[in-house]
Amino acid sequence: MLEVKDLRKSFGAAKRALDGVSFSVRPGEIFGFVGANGAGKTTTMRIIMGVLEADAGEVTWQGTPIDFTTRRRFGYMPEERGLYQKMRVAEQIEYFGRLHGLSPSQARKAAADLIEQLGLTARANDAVQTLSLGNQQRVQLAVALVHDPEVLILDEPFSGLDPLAVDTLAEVLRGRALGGVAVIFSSHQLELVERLCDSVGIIARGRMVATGPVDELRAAAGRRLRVVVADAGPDWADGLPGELTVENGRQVLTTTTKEDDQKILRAAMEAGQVEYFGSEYPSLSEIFREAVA
Ligand SMILES: Nc1ncnc2c1ncn2[C@@H]1O[C@H](COP(=O)(O)OP(=O)(O)OP(=O)(O)O)[C@@H](O)[C@H]1O
Repeated sequence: MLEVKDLRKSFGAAKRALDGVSFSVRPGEIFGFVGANGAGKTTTMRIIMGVLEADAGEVTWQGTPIDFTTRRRFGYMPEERGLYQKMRVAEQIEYFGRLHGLSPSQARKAAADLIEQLGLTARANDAVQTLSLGNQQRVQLAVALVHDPEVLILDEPFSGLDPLAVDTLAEVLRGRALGGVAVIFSSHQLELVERLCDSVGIIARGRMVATGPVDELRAAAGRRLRVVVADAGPDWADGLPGELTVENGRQVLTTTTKEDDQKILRAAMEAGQVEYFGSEYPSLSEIFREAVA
């Protein structure tokens, strides 16, 4: 298990970036790390990878504090992507494989497999600088995966990818997790995180405000009533409990109240056409908004 225990980090006297960050990720688990800009995700991942030193706290893998040797068995996709722009794609992936201790033939084989899996076959002999940003990102991922790491730490691996590339990458991560890899990735794409992850951690201002399987977080937040009304005036819900938003031109009332549901239904029917009336658990996106508010 990868355990992150009570990490603290300040940049100078005034800037406290991490204020007690703890979570754990089991082998085979995909952990989505979410939080607003500046919440502390990159700082946490840099500390796990030894790029930054924590002021306090500890990171262990399989019960042992991680050091240089352990980290060689980790794969990392840093926020500041680091590829050699003039090197060809296949050459680059092989090169990183060699840096991680693979033999020339192992590196060649691993690079060829990843090039195929990540849909880079047509670009294998092109210099990285001639690739689109999305394709460079695929190469960056290949570099993180080439040595068959036990742990994957990926800083916003999905940002800037087209929907098909998102699916490819999600499949690759699922495959690695099925093979027993502990996967941590940060993302602002909450629907994707909800779909892909076994568990999530929500960080706000340097503190973890929620961690656990998405289903458990949703169940803990409780069911809420959701009413969607078309053609209603903006003040139809005045005096009713809950929060009113507009989605695709429809008025949407969301409330945790259980007592007033019939009253709300009557008001909605009088106000316009009721397109949906039901109780459901909140999405990760709603949980996130409430947790970081
Ligand atoms: N080298 C640094 N010097 C000073 N402050 C820093 C440094 N690195 C990070 N910070 C600050 O630490 C806080 C956490 O930043 P971090 O990059 O970890 O956030 P993040 O959650 O990854 O954000 P984003 O989603 O925008 O990538 C921010 O307030 C940031 O300004």
